[in-house]
Amino acid sequence: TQSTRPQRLLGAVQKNATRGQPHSVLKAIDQFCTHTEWAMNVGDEKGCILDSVVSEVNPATVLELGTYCGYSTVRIASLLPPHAKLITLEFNPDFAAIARQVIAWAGLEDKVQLVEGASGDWIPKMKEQFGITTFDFVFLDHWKDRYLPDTKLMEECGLLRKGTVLLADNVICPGTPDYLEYIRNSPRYKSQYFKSHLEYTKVEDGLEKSVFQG
Ligand SMILES: O=C(NC/C=C/[C@H]1OC[C@H](O)[C@@H]1O)c1cc([N+](=O)[O-])cc(O)c1O
Ligand SMILES: [Mg+2]
Repeated sequence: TQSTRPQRLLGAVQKNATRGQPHSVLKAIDQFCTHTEWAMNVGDEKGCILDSVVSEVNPATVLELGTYCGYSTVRIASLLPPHAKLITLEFNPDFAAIARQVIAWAGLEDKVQLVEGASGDWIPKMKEQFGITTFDFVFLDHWKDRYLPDTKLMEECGLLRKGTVLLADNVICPGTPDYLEYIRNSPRYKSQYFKSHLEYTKVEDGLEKSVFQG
């Protein structure tokens, strides 16, 4: 039977990366996606911007929307201080199954809680289910038409505090026009655009960093 792209990506990690070494997992995925098969990971160019924002925030609580194969999960978790927690939501069970194995190969399972299901269902349950008061950092990388409704939902559920940083992938390609319009015109956020390229291509894309003003 045919393998799936996430299965082939996991195979490349198990073949080329060293257990317990997150950077080698990232390198294996980026090499696979550059030379063998494109996949929708944030990638190394936008990944460096992600690294700098995560390092600046030094978050104790992180929410990632859209795990896919766990590339950005590993990238973020590898930068977190001890005892920091990353919750990552993934709708697709097949992607989630692969991501669990990628995160485990990197040795980061103790910092990461992967939750399967729809973000719209889980965001209202974050406090009661995971003992979260507010998130310090949120990485948005899931369905592009869910960025705006889920941001409004996080506001309504009191999951954002003064200074919470939202970082959104793909605001140019595939694009999240309604989210950009809202976040750039809302007095409740201070936003900044980081120009880059769509992972593994020369196509323009970028990350939008937005700080909640409370
Ligand atoms: O759809 C993208 N990501 C969201 C995927 C969302 C969902 O796809 C199925 C699964 O449920 C997952 O949660 C995407 C697409 C491209 N792209 O170039 O098409 C590039 C990216 O960086 C992306 O994050
Ligand atoms: Mg993306």
